[in-house]
Amino acid sequence: MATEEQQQLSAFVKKVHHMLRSEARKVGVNEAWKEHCSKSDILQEYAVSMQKLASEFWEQNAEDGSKSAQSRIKWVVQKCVHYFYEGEREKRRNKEKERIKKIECSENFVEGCAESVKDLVSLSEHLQTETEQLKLLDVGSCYNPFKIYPIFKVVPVDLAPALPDVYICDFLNLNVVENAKEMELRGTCIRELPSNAFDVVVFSLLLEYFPCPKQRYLCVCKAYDLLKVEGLLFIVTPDSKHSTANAPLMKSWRIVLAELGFSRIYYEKLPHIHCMTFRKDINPEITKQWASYELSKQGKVQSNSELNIPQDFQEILDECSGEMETKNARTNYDDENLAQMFSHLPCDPE
Ligand SMILES: C[S@@+](CC[C@H](N)C(=O)[O-])C[C@H]1O[C@@H](n2cnc3c(N)ncnc32)[C@H](O)[C@@H]1O
Repeated sequence: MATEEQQQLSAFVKKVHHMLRSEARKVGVNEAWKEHCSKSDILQEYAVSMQKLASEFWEQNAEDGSKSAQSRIKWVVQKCVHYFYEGEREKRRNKEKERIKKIECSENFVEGCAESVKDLVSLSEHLQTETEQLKLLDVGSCYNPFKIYPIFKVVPVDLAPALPDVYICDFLNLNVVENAKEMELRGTCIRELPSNAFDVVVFSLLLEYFPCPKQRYLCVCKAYDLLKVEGLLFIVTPDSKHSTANAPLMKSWRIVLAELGFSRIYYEKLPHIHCMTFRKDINPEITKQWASYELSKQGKVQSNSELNIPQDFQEILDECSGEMETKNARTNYDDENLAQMFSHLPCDPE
């Protein structure tokens, strides 16, 4: 059972999401985003509410074995240990090498590709021997939940941090710098980061914050550039429905990410969330081929390069006018799904 305080906090978080979506429809996405980022009081209250919800209610309940939902943070940590320290990365690499060999033998193989693939394989084998901490970029970190795990060297960033050790950064406007030598972090803000610098990028409950599917797509493109070859992108997204209810949407995400060169290596539907892990493959052509095969089954050549969530297709009751807005409007999902997620995660569903 969610307490009254928990319900109040989650109601505030939902209201902020709702306001942003509503504004985006009225004045356009870019204008709404600019306006949203200037509301420092609201952003700060959101940060405090979110931190309290996550660290006082959700994590506490996840500790209790009798509750059904699991911690999304622990899920990410467990998968990182499995992949980087328990041999999964090597298994995936070998599998990929086999696939690359098959492609090399096939008629469609593009000449010149073989050398670059070999270079990348030896590069990643070299990286594997490094026993440093994993460099983890936590986007929308809020309260830096990964800092307690010594396997990570965390760079936590947020539009409006709840804690001073989280860097202020609007990820949508972050500049990814190619061929930068060192990652120099000074001050409290981050405006640019080097490409190919991170082992892990985490989007935990981040993407649904954005009112527009193109903004979500921009985020995964940036994650791709920031990750090292064989690095992992974790996406945790809320959904309190049955595991198959939004399966087509999750499949469409998988295809869009495959077109970029990501292969999905872990997936789990927990009671209120989808947990997904995407690997930046050594050779993006393999996942691109898979994506184009899947799209051809749907009679398409290319995806729309968007990451949709259920509320993109639903109607929403405008709180001010009481009127129903249509097309790309939001969201009963917020009232039903997100409401459940924020109220209960990871409490036992009643
Ligand atoms: C629902 S909270 C999730 C917090 C945390 N990741 C977790 O799993 O508990 C979403 C966070 O994303 C942050 N955020 C939203 N847009 C962002 C952006 N463009 N750049 C960085 N952070 C952003 C918000 O400020 C908020 O703290």
